[in-house]
Amino acid sequence: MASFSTVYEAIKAPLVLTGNPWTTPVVALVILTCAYSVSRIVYNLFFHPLAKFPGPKFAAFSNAPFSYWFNSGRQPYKILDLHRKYGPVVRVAPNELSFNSAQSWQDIYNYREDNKVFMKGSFYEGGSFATRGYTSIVTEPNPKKHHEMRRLLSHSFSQQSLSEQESLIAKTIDKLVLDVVGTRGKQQSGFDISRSFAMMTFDIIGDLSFGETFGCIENDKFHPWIEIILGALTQLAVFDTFKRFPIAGGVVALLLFGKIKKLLAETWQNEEMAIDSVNRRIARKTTRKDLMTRVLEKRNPAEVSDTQLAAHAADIVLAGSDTSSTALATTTYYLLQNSKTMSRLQHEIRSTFHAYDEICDKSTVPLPYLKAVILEGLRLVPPLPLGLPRNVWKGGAAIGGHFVPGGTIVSTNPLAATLDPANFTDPMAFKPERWMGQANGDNLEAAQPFSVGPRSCLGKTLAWMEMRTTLAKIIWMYDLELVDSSIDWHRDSEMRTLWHFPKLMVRATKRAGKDDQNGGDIIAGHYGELV
Ligand code: HEM
Repeated sequence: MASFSTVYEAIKAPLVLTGNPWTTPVVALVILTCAYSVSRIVYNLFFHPLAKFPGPKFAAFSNAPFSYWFNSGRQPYKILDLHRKYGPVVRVAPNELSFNSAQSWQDIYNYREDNKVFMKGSFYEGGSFATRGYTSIVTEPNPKKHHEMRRLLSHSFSQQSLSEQESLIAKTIDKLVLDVVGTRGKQQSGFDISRSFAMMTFDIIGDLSFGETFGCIENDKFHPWIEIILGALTQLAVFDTFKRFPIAGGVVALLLFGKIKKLLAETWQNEEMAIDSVNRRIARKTTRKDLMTRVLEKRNPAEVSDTQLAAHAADIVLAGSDTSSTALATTTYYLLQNSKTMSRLQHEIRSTFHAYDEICDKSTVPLPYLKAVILEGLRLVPPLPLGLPRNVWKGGAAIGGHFVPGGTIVSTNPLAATLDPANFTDPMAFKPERWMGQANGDNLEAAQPFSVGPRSCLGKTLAWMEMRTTLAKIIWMYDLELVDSSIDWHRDSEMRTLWHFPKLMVRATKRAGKDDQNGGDIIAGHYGELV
C-alpha cells in the first residue's frame, strides 16, 4: 500500500518543477483533504451508527444525492422508489432516515413517553420574521413555547369560532363558484381551475388572518405579497443545500449576493405589509368574526406583541392556502378522470340538496361519499409533500420497530407512505370506497395528510370546511369536463417545497334547471349580486 511519503512525493513532483515555494503546504493540504474525505466515506459507510440501515451507498456517505433529489422537483417520487426498493426505513443522507409506515407517523410526530416529543430542527430556521428575532406557530422549535402559541391560536380554530367565520368564508367560495366557474367555465378553451382554487384559498385566509382579502379572484391575479412569499418558499431546496454544504454554499451565496440581497429585501417588505395589515385589523373596532377575533380577546399584549401576531398570521396564510387548493385541484382532477366516481358523487350531492343555499359546512358533514372522495384525493397527493424532519433526542428511540440513535434526523414521507403497495393495494388508483369500509388490505393509518401529534395541522377543521363546501357547491351547480385529458397529475407535477401542477383546464356547464331563468332554485341571497 502507498505510504504517506510516496503519495507526497508523487503529488510534489510536478509542483517542484515550477519552483513554487508553496509546494509543501499545498501538497500537504491536498493529501490531508483527500485523507479526510476517504476516512469520512469509510466511516459513514461502515462505522456510522446508521450504517446498518439500508439505502443507496452514495447517499450513505454524501449529502449530494439528497440535495440533487430535493432540487430536481421529483424528490417525493424518488423517496417512494427508494422505499419500494429498500422497505419501510431508508437511509437517505448520512445522518437522515426516511420512514413510510403507519407506526412511524406515531413514533416520530406524536407524544412519546413522559409526554415528550421529537423537536423540529434546523430545517425550520430562517423562516419569515426570523431576521426580526421572531418564530411562529409553524417554526418555533421549543415544545413549551410552541404549546403556549398553539393554546392562544387554537381559540380561533375551534368549531364554534369557525362557524362564526363561515359567512366570510362562504362569500369567497361563492365568488369562485358562481362568478369564476360560471363565466370562465363557459369558454371553449376552459380555464385553469387549479389556479382559481389557489386564488380562492389565498383570499379566504388573507381575509381571516389579516382582515383584508388579497383580491386575487376579483383581479384574476395573485397579489404581489403572495408571489414574494411563494417565491421565497420555492427556494427552500437551495437553502437546504447551502446548509448541507456550508463551504460551497458560502461561495455560491457570495456569487449570488445580488439575488439573495433582493430576496431578503422583498421578504422584509412583505413582513412590513403583514405588520401593517395586522395593525390595521387591531385598530379597527369591529364586530367582524375572523381568526383575529378570539386571539385579540385572549392575548395579553405584554406577552404577545403585535409583531408576534403578524408572524403567526403570515405563516398561517402560507400553511392554509396552497394546501387546501392542492387538495381541491387533485380531487377535481381524479373525479374528472373517473366518470363512475363522479356520477356517484353527483348523485349524493344533487339528491341531498334542493337549493344551492342549503350547502354549508354543517349540511355537508353527513355526506359519506364526499368525505371519502376528499380523503382519497389527500391520499393520492398529500398537499404537504415533504417528509417533515424531526431530531431524535439524545439516547435514541425506537421508530417503526427500529432503534434509531440520538441526533438522527427522521421523517415519515407522506407520498412514499400513501403510494407504496406495502400500505395500499393498487395505490395509484382513485378508489374512495377504500375509506368506506372496503379497505381490502389497505393500511388507512399510513395516510396522515395533516400529520399527527402536537404539531399536526391546526387548520384541519377549516380545511375540511373549505374542501367540502367548495366541491359540493361546484358539483351541485355544474357538469365539469376536462379540456386536456392527456395530462397526468403525477407524471407532470413537481415538488418545489409545495406542489407545482400542470394546468387543469376545465369547461363547466350549468346543470339544466339550475340557473336563474330555469327554476330559480339557486340562491335566495347573494347570487344576484355576483352574476
Ligand atoms: C388540506 C389542507 C391542509 C393540509 C393537508 C395541511 C397539512 C399540514 C401539515 C402536514 C402540518 C404539519 C407541518 C409540520 O409539521 O411542519 C400542518 C401544520 C399547520 N397547518 Fe395545515 N394543512 C392544511 C390546511 C391548513 C389550513 C386551512 C390552515 C389554517 C388556516 C392550516 C394551518 C396550519 C398551522 C397553523 C400549522 C402549524 C401547526 C403547529 O405547528 O402547531 N393548515 N398542516
